Amino acid sequence: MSFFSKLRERLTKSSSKIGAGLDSIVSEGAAEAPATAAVTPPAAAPVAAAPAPSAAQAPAPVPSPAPAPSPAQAVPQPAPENRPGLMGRLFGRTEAAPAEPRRELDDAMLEELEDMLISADMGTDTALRVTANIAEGRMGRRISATELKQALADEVTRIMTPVARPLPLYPKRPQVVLVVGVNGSGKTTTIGKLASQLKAAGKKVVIAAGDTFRAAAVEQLQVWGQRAGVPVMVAAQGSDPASLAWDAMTRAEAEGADLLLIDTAGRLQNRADLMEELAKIVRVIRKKDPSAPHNTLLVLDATTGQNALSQVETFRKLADVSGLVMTKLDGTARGGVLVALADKFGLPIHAIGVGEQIDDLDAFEPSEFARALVGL
Ligand SMILES: Nc1nc2c(ncn2[C@@H]2O[C@H](COP(=O)(O)OP(=O)(O)OP(=O)(O)O)[C@@H](O)[C@H]2O)c(=O)[nH]1
Repeated sequence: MSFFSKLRERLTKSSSKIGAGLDSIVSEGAAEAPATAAVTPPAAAPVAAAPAPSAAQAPAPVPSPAPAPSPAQAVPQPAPENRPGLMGRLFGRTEAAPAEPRRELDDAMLEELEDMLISADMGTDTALRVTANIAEGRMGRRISATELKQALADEVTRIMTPVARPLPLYPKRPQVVLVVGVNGSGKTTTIGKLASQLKAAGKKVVIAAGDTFRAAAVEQLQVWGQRAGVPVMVAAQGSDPASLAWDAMTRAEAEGADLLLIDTAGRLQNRADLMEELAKIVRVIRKKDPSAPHNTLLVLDATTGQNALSQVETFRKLADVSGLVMTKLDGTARGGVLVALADKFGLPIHAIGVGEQIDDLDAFEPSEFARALVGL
């Protein structure tokens, strides 16, 4: 299965939330329209007078250009019989596609859109900006849910495109990649997936199990190392992670490894200790290579929603975060947080995790993500 059909399939919870939200904003508003029309003089009802949308005005593909529905028609009616009339049959026309409900884009609709985007974890600032951009040039026009989804997908793509950047690979050997993030965010799994991909690309990789306090974390990393076919350096439980990092650097250099991936602890409960631990790892590896670490990857769990934003803020204070990996995008309705992250921090999104298997880590592709997110 191609990645994007996988992504689409796995982002169903996000897309069904946002897609269904957009559908209901348009159809409920369209359903309310007749009551307004009944008390409003025709001249003051631009909705009723609106001409059929031209192809240029209606970029979304509507299978057969139906005449603009009147407000009353805008409510999706069960077709009495979904087959063409006599003339249609005579001239070989097939089924008439039911017209999509349309709703005039006004302040009330924008407010509903904004609320829906906030509830989909896009964050208030991003939701406001996105909504304002969608309004531009569309106010007063009657738009369908498909057009609204397309407009939102365009906005999301525009925000995400600058941050969609794969992990940069440098000629420097070993390229040191420090992996940070709270416990459970998916660091170990991501390191395993990344190691496997890098190895498949012909790179020689060494992993260092820097969370020396948790035996289970070390064991898990060893399992991932075996799966990926990559050596994992471990140290005695409770020993200094910085000295493990030193040993790992020594081995990576001696073996001519292309990359050294260093796992770290994620205990945010004691921030000062964690900060000192990370700082010490960096100090030690810089004695061997002043330009290291070459990347500091922050692994974030998409299911934490808005919490991911505060994790970025915290880890940027603890370490010089150079890029993000967002895990668990499968099976969450909180994919919108990625848009907020991109909009707020502009940090590169190197990869996304869409499952627990070794090949479930993929490059981030903005327009496909946007379409999957809005349910197109
Ligand atoms: N569905 C899904 N699960 C994931 C993904 N990435 C990681 N996980 C799961 O999330 C859980 C935590 O992942 P770990 O890799 O152990 O996270 P960690 O940050 O290393 O956590 P500690 O080992 O506690 O430090 C595991 O059960 C993983 O299988 C993903 O992209 N999708």
